[in-house]
Amino acid sequence: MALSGGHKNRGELRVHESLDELKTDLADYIAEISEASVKERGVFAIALSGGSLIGLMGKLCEAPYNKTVDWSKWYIFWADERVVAKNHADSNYKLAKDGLLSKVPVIPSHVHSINDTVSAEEAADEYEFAIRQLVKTRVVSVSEISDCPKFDLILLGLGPDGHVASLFPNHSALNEKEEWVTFITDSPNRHRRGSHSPCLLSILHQT
Ligand SMILES: O=C1O[C@H](COP(=O)(O)O)[C@@H](O)[C@H](O)[C@H]1O
Repeated sequence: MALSGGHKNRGELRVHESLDELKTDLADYIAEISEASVKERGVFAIALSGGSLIGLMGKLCEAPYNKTVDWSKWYIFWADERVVAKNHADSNYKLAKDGLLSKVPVIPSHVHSINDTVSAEEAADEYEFAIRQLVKTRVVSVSEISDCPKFDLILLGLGPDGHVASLFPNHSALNEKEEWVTFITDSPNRHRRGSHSPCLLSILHQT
């Protein structure tokens, strides 16, 4: 298990001896970046993935993090979502809601999930619009070197086939240069999906 991309130590790779050690280090890491962002900007904008990530974040629901993290300053986004209803077992929103968001005092209006009642394309357009509004109000920062939003933290998994968020190796969605949020309808593992575009994911490497 490894954590990469340090807040202060850019490009850091951490290898852990056990899952428990990884979970503790991940909770510490998120709490530290949350604290620094709230101190600097007054808010913390985090983008979550699905998959194994939420289970690995479980310690945040426990002491001391559940009391020490300033949950009221959290703004929550998704790096990707499957085109299923929010109560579907495959929904990344449901995963986060059940495993984290229902267990900590986040403000419901700060939870920016992807619309599950429209097509993948419409949901991507709508999500980009929502992020653009939040960039205007500085809830989400903007990159100094590109016209892209800059989240305080984006947490990504890596699928066995090398996919990150809903971006699959060699898929044409990787060539998207304009949109902040893109979508695919030919996912190799069955779900139509929405995802932050490569432009936005690339920001991860700049922070
Ligand atoms: O399908 C997905 O898979 C990736 C990777 O999942 P993991 O279980 O290998 O961590 C996940 O990050 C993404 O959000 C999800 O839609």
